Amino acid sequence: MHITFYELETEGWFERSKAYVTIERYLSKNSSTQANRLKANAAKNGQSLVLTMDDHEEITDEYKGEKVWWISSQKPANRQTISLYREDEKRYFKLKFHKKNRDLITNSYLKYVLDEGKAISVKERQRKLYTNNKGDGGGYRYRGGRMWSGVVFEHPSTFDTLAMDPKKKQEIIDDLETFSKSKDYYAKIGKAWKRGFLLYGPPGTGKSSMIAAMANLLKYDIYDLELTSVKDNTELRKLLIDTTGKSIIVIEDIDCSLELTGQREKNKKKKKEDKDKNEEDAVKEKMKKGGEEKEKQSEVTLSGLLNFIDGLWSAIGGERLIIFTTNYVEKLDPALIRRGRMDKHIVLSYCCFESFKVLAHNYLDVVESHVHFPEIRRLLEETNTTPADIAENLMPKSSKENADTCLERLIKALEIAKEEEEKAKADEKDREEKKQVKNADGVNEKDNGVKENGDVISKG
Ligand SMILES: Nc1ncnc2c1ncn2[C@@H]1O[C@H](COP(=O)(O)OP(=O)(O)OP(=O)(O)O)[C@@H](O)[C@H]1O
Ligand SMILES: [Mg+2]
Repeated sequence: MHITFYELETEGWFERSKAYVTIERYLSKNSSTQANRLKANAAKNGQSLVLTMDDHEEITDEYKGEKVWWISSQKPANRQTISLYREDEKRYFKLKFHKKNRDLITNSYLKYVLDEGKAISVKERQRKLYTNNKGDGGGYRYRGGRMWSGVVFEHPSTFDTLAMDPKKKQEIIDDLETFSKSKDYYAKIGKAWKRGFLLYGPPGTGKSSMIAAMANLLKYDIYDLELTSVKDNTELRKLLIDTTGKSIIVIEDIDCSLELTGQREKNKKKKKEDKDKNEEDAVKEKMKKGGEEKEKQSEVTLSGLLNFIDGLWSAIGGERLIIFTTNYVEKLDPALIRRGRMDKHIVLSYCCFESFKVLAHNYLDVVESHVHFPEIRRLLEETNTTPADIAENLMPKSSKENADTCLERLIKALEIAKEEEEKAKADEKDREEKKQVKNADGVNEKDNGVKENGDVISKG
């Protein structure tokens, strides 16, 4: 039996048929080993090549123990008709198989070929990093009809380069891989195929790096959503609809990028005033960075954002991760981060010895048991240092520096950090004590005031 797949759609405009292109991708893996004459097509904007068999070549494939033949061929051009497309390109693939396999081929092999072909093209596509930043005029620049503008995503961070507790790392990798294979499972339990992650921890502990690592692991695109430049809830929904599947939607520093309107806003402000001064400064700094369009207040509300994450619209497209990052998890509204919205909470914290070992291996090729390791281990336990600080110290700054000098520099830096932390703690304690003494004095004075006989008890 034969089945023919033509390159050009026979109806409407002459476009390349999707089935043909997908089959071409699928056959590329067999073609490159079996065919003698190959054809090269550019992929990934010319950065790589897809090799397929040339016309009049034949290759074989096997499915569940049954053999099939694929032939690529060309139909002689019909000189009588006037075609807008080049006439001599009536190419097709012909699939040949035994009659007894009719059911197997039409019911399951063809579906398998299309699925595999699609998977290959997804894996080989050039991944993009998108953002919703507007043009100077304040309106969206519709690039090819889209609200997002994108560049090629080329961040080198992977889970191998990420320093964190190996057990936790493996757990996250397993979680992601299970998710990406669970299309049927999500359908079965009646849940949209998406998963929310909340990454939190102090600045410089690897939140952004982890997002890049996730995208690299799953081969997803990234949509980096800048909430402050979204006008209102409607626009937020439009942006959501305009994303594709196999993607990660990221909202960084969620605590600073969203000014919630209404009552919640007031509460938030009030709470903020009570917070530690340092913390507030850090937030302000970030707000300045993130929300330069402050005057044109974004009217996105909490409920708009909740709808964005798990409303009815969020199910379209499928296979999506939604990731929030924050430095202050306690500032977020509990509704925003409840399980089901943010399914997995990952805390990234100061550098422990296990994380340090990963960094030492990556930056200096130093493996287990270097003479300096015990001391570094002790210092890491006694200080709060971020992986970003450690990484900076480990990086050789000139060709003269080697692993030893870098590790020595790190030890020095850690010792200084330790001293500073101790000093800060001592100062804090001092202040606390002074405060207590002052309070105690206040109480005594009061007591004195109500003494009936007017005796004055000496203070101190
Ligand atoms: N866990 C880590 N593993 C490896 N490198 C790290 C890690 N954490 C930080 N770094 C290094 O420090 C730099 C800053 O890290 P990153 O941007 O991921 O921090 P962040 O947690 O996103 O900080 P912020 O909260 O300020 O956005 C990275 O470029 C990376 O080189
Ligand atoms: Mg970051």
